Amino acid sequence: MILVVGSKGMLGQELMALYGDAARGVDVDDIDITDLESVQRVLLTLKPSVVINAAAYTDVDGCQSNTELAMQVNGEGVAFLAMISKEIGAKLVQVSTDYIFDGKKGSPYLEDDLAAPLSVYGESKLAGEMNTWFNPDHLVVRTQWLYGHGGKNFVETMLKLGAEKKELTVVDDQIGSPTWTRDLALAIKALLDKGCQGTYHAANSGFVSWNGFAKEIFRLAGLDVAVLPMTTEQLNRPAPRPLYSTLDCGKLQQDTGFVPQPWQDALKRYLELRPAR
Ligand SMILES: NC(=O)C1=CN([C@@H]2O[C@H](COP(=O)(O)OP(=O)(O)OC[C@H]3O[C@@H](n4cnc5c(N)ncnc54)[C@H](OP(=O)(O)O)[C@@H]3O)[C@@H](O)[C@H]2O)C=CC1
Ligand SMILES: Cc1cn([C@H]2C[C@H](O)[C@@H](COP(=O)(O)OP(=O)(O)O[C@H]3O[C@@H](C)C(=O)[C@@H](O)[C@H]3O)O2)c(=O)[nH]c1=O
Repeated sequence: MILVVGSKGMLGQELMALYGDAARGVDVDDIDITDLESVQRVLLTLKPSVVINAAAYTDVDGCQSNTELAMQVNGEGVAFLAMISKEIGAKLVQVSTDYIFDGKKGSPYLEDDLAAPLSVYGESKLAGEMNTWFNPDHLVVRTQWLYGHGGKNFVETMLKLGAEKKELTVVDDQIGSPTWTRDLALAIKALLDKGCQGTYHAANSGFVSWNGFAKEIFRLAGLDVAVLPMTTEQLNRPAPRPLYSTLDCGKLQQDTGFVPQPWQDALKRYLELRPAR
């Protein structure tokens, strides 16, 4: 049985839908990953063969002023999951982020590139990656710019703002690959099906700025909204973000045969399937 930790989160919901009866889901009401006893109780009772950790503290600006909580959830919590999953002979899948990189490389990041997080969120997620080593049977899957059904995300924010405003200002100097949670869930399944271990990058293909992403969202949704440019410096949010954090997904393709679709196709499909709100 596959245990999805953080099953009510955006990615967690998609993993539950993909795995159906083969999965069991737990979230904050059932498990607190920052509490070793809670992790022991759940894992020793359910005895899964695979633990996918989709639980995290994902508010990037919130992490910047709540360092301790960020390190507990995104760092220490993963150590507990790794130690106890090892004890029961289960594999651990940890989901990580492009924000472990500083975005200064200028070309897509490879799995072995040097991590240099700019933010507390990035630091805490890097600590989580390292803590997976407590279980040698682990997978770290780094992804970026996620959107999906049932989650707070950039696409939903834009659609909400676009219904209210005729003009928006969105940063045009951060470049990445918007990624649909459904495609990430499929990539994780492909990695598990092939018995892969270690670190992999998984994102939809191609890249764009947040500004360009917003324009495509409005074009596909048929909303007439002017999207004006602004710099990250002008936006001045609490947590620094990497400017160019595209992930090279060649290793995923080579080891599993899974080819992520272009971000534009994924977005189109997501909007077609999205229930009216
Ligand atoms: N969203 C994105 O753009 C990206 C996300 N990622 C990574 O992907 C993974 C999934 O992200 P996403 O689906 O957006 O996450 P969400 O924030 O949507 O979901 C995370 C879930 O974890 C739960 N949770 C928080 N703290 C704990 C805890 N102490 N114990 C148990 N559960 C807890 C949350 O509950 P509650 O809501 O009640 O706090 C929530 O249900 C994370 O590892 C994230 O870092 C990587 C790159 C991009
Ligand atoms: C709503 C809005 C956002 N923005 C900018 C702010 C930010 O740089 C960018 C995207 O906003 P978000 O708050 O979604 O960005 P952010 O929280 O930084 O998204 C990140 O989340 C974490 C969990 C990850 O792991 C990353 O891969 C990435 O997806 O758009 C505007 O410029 N104008 C706007 O009106």
